[in-house]
Amino acid sequence: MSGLPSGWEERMSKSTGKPYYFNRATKTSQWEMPTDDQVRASHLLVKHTESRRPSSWKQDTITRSKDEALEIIKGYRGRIASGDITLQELASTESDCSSAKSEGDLGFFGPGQMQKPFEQATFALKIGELSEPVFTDSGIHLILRTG
Ligand SMILES: Cn1nc(-c2ccccc2)cc1C(=O)N[C@H](Cc1nc2ccccc2[nH]1)C(=O)O
Repeated sequence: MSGLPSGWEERMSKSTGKPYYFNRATKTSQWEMPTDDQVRASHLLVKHTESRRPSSWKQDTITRSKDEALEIIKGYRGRIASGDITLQELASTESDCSSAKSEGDLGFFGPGQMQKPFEQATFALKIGELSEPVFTDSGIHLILRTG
């Protein structure tokens, strides 16, 4: 891909006079020219009492258990897989992530930007494919890879 992936900038090393690359999101730098290994995904998050932040735009204090959250996510997955409703429609009203306001769309992201289980699950999906339930410190997700 021509040019630098979004969020990166080329800098000049004063000591070696060689260019290096700085990622504004992770505040990390590297000598290698970054490749654009970005993916795009939408997701639906159901939080539970063990979530890192057991609160959301929907509910000030999340009181459901992890087991209850998994049953809810499995029900949502069945409805999406059967074509009854889209992930985006369901995320808009049901996701405990603030991305609900963008139908669950997280935009493009590359390695090192999202929690590892989420990143690994998304990179393993083909475009258009829906994940199985994915567990992160935030809760339980359904992921649809869109780009
Ligand atoms: C990663 N991210 N993007 C948005 C977002 C995107 C588009 C529009 C508005 C918010 C919100 C978040 C976020 O971390 N939200 C957290 C929940 C959460 N944890 C995640 C872990 C991995 C991927 C998405 C995730 N979302 C929250 O609201 O408590």
